[in-house]
Amino acid sequence: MFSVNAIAATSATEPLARTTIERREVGPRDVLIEIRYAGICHSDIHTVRGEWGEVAYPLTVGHEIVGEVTEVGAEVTKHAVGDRVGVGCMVNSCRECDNCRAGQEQYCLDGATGTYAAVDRDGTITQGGYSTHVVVDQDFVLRVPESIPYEAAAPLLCAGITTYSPLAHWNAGPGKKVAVVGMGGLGHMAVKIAVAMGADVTVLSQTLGKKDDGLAFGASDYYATGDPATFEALRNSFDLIINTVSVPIDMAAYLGLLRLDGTLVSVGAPPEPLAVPVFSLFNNRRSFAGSSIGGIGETQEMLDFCAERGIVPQVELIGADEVNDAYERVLKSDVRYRFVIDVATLRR
Ligand SMILES: NC(=O)c1ccc[n+]([C@@H]2O[C@H](COP(=O)([O-])OP(=O)(O)OC[C@H]3O[C@@H](n4cnc5c(N)ncnc54)[C@H](O)[C@@H]3O)[C@@H](O)[C@H]2O)c1
Ligand SMILES: [Zn+2]
Repeated sequence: MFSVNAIAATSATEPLARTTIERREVGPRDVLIEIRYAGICHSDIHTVRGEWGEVAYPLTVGHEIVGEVTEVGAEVTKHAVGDRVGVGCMVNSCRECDNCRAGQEQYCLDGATGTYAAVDRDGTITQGGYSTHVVVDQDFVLRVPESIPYEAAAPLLCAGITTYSPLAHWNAGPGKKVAVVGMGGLGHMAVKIAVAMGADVTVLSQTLGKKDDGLAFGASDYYATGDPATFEALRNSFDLIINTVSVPIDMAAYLGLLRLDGTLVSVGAPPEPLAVPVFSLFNNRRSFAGSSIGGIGETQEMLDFCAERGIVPQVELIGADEVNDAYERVLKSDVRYRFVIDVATLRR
């Protein structure tokens, strides 16, 4: 074990603070990553505040990690010292179940090992990316293409893959009308990726405050969900709705926006249940689905897709001591569109 600088939560209510955490020694199949940037996902906030259930403190979160490989184990073949790499929401899975074999490690039947707050193979609790270094099995480390700036690559590891996966699965593309609910970290990536896939994209945001950005990201329409007229104007319109909102939404109202055989996919993860009136599914034979991040192979495919198409998350860089303020701003919808920690500020 060795100690590294980090930021950790000590309880559900105390501010996060600087500390040191332990990383395991680099095993034969492990990669040591010197972290450069770590994104702040709303899931980090749900987790440290205990909204999804109890967690063990102190806890270091962060699952949008990019950095440079500085050491590899003797059996590592996939990565080399000096490589630009990334780590997302999981660091291990059983690799043997049907879902793992299908490349859907996020749905590992044994439970994939989360990058933080999960029980690691050695029985310790995994600690995430708000830190200077991390040791990860080579199979859960992604290659970050050179053309994606380091700091902008971080949000792809969660916000990028979480929106890419359902957009790809439900065939967002030419001729498809896609709505994105919520213009935060995931939402702005959903817009950029769906546009790149060729879909016609509408943003459904609380207000029109971010309309100029939405249109600049390639959306063709932008509506305020605070205005009831929106739900009248857009009835029976969309093939696919990606819901990225972190609190429950009025399911009947949003399902009413789906056309024949349309699907509403929730990636937003409020702790409270979403109430689905079944009659709003009967009309137009609608579907309601969920989706969790994406597999490792698909995450690499998404990174390569973003590099090829020039899709770059819009980030606000912050220092290690600004994380608590950043959390408050995320909760106030005051982020354009992802906070990313410059981990150099954690080295001192
Ligand atoms: N399914 C997954 O694998 C997965 C992965 C990552 C994040 N998540 C979850 O997705 C959610 C979003 O994460 P994020 O990091 O993008 O958060 P975020 O806070 O950056 O974005 C959420 C956005 O929703 C907006 N919003 C809130 N209420 C709204 C409403 N009624 N109508 C329209 N917009 C509304 C907010 O203003 C904000 O812009 C969180 O719950 C997070 O835990 C799920
Ligand atoms: Zn996330």
